[in-house]
Amino acid sequence: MKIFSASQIYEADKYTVEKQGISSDELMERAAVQIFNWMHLRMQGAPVKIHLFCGIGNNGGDGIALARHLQEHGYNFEVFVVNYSDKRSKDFLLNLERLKDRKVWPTFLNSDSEFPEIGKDDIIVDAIFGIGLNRTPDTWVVNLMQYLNNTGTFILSVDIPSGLYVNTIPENPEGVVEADYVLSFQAPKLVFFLPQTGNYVKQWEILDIGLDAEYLTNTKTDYEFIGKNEVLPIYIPREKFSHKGTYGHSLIIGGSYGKVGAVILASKSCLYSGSGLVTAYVPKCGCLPLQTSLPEAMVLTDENEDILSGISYDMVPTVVGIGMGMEKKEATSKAFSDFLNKYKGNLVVDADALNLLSENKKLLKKLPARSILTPHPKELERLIGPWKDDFEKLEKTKKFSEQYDCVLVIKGAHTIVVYDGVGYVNSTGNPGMATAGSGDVLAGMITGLVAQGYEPLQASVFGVYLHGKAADIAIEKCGYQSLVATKIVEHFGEAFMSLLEVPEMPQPESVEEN
Ligand SMILES: NC(=O)C1=CN([C@@H]2O[C@H](COP(=O)(O)OP(=O)(O)OC[C@H]3O[C@@H](n4cnc5c(N)ncnc54)[C@H](OP(=O)(O)O)[C@@H]3O)[C@@H](O)[C@H]2O)[C@H](O)CC1
Ligand SMILES: [K+]
Repeated sequence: MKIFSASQIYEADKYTVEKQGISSDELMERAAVQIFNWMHLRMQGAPVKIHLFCGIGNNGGDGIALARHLQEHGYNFEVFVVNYSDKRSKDFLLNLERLKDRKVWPTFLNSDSEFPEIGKDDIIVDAIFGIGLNRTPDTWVVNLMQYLNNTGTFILSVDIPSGLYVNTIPENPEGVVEADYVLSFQAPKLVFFLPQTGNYVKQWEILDIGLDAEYLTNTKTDYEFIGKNEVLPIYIPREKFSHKGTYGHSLIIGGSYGKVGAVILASKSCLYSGSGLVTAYVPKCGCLPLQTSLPEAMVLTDENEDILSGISYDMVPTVVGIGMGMEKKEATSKAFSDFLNKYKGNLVVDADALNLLSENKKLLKKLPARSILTPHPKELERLIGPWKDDFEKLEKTKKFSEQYDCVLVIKGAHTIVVYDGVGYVNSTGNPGMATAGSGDVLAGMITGLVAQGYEPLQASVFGVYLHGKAADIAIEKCGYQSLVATKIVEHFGEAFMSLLEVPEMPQPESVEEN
């Protein structure tokens, strides 16, 4: 699913209004009806008090139009206009008139107004600011937002939590509504997925307001949200007349005394994601544990007992995954540099190999084209330098990826794969994955997918999705705390199979648009 910028959404609006021959107010009406349907389906007429806080722009207009539908269906509600400016939008005013025609009189809140009483079990609809926010809200509006946040009442935000920008980070973290649920029109906003702003959005859902399909399809975006629909076309089914050679030979290079487990996890993950053959290259001390715990893998050993000191092998790998548990000893650093001088094939770089690249930036130029780098935030910072906020981090990552022609996997709650100027935001995964070895498993999985013929970008996007999906399936059985990396690998099979499941379609009740 594409993630549009604010200006693209405004353009889609304009295009839709022209092409469908409708007025902008009809688009607002679609938005309001969709929100009403969503609420009505869940509330079924329950007399819970609903407090609507509406700004004076089109986001506020959505809220005002929603109030009309709530009234028509006998809901218990009151409307507050957050009067932060005199520049009321045309469609806001139109809907305000329609509401007044029905004898509903909103309360206007200004800088000197007292805030209304709100019960814990009530519902707040937040339609104060939408995607049109373009400066820090006034102090009294920030105070109102804080007041709403502190009520502990369920907050339903229209389109975006008020106070969040679409393309930048809010200056004042207090001036943002903390939404329990966001109903976002047509497409999610990037800020829902970034570490600095994602916490304002507990849950979100997309409401289709029928923006022009041609515009949406043909417009190229800087970010995409990756769910099942996006990864299904990537999936390569197995062929009947195939053999293990068809699915590639992965070489996993890493390990040091006390950190052989990282290579075991990556190799196991690589096998479980479908690599035909896997060879692990480890210091001598790694041979026995690997052969014992993972009989499916072959093992090559370094001359050194405890660390990697020289990487030489007489096989031809389809792909190499390097760095897990490798440490950064001088001999290892030299071995890695020599390896990069010779190796020009598919490459996945993780953990200490990333740190070696950061310490010796000249090595970056030796990376084979379209290498995949899988840094966690600290490793990323060492590679690209510090950033002032999440947006700058993304821009710097894109630049780095272009400069060295590599795919960057920025690991996080919503891992983002960056390549060729586009960020692919993952939808799967959970906090249980913040556990030892989870990264080794991801690097192993991506390596295994490259071995099977997936292109580096596709392997990264697909691997990140499957890795998170496996963890999502696993926590259903073991909970967040007990999710260990091995459990993620053990659920790869179910993650692959979930791709082929057909979802049940919900049957929502709906009201007619008027
Ligand atoms: N296609 C869609 O998704 C549709 C979305 N709809 C809804 O429309 C809003 C966007 O509405 P818009 O009127 O553009 O913007 P807002 O409602 O967010 O803001 C209103 C105006 O407020 C001014 N502004 C901005 N920041 C501040 C501030 N800090 N303090 C005071 N005022 C501020 C700004 O105007 P200025 O001229 O003063 O700069 C805003 O324009 C979208 O989110 C959806 O909810 C449509 O209903 C249907 C189509
Ligand atoms: K809002």
